Amino acid sequence: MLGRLNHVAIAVPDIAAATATYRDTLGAEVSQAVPQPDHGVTTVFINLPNTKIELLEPYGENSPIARFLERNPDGGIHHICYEVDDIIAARDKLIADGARVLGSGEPKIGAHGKPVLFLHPKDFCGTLVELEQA
Ligand SMILES: CC[C@H](C(=O)O)C(=O)SCCNC(=O)CCNC(=O)[C@H](O)C(C)(C)COP(=O)(O)OP(=O)(O)OC[C@H]1O[C@@H](n2cnc3c(N)ncnc32)[C@H](O)[C@@H]1OP(=O)(O)O
Ligand SMILES: [Co+2]
Repeated sequence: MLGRLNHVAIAVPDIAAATATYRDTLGAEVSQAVPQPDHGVTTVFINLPNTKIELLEPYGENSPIARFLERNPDGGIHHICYEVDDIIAARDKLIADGARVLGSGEPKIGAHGKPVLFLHPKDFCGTLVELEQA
């Protein structure tokens, strides 16, 4: 089922400061900040030779990462995103196996314009997993 590691996401309280740290201190190539109203976050992507880092800051009310940042005020690793060849087939197998798919269970379009789903962290070693259609 699992393909490439598409990105590792880090939730941060201040995405401009985090972007400057990656750009200026770590010399990384960083994208513009892009508000994602449908997901309640603003994203910045850091391109690496073998994958990406996704910086996330809460956007608007009821951001799904707000409580995570209350628990981790300096920020922290928030989720990992794997690519899958067929996100619907993957979802249906996971549900059949008893895993919890978050939200409505229907994929939403993510930051890369591809369908994405999220799996409950309690079912995957305490780690929030995102699946993205390859
Ligand atoms: C633009 C899209 C972009 C992309 O890549 O394309 C994105 O990645 S969007 C990213 C933001 N969106 C999401 O994260 C959607 C899925 N997430 C959620 O629905 C919530 O974050 C949820 C339900 C996983 C957790 O929400 P919340 O923290 O408010 O719930 P609880 O406080 O009830 O927590 C329940 C339980 O889970 C533990 N938890 C929460 N977040 C994480 C996490 N990131 N990693 C590991 N564990 C997590 C939390 O500590 C609670 O555990 P407990 O033992 O019960 O205290
Ligand atoms: Co993500």
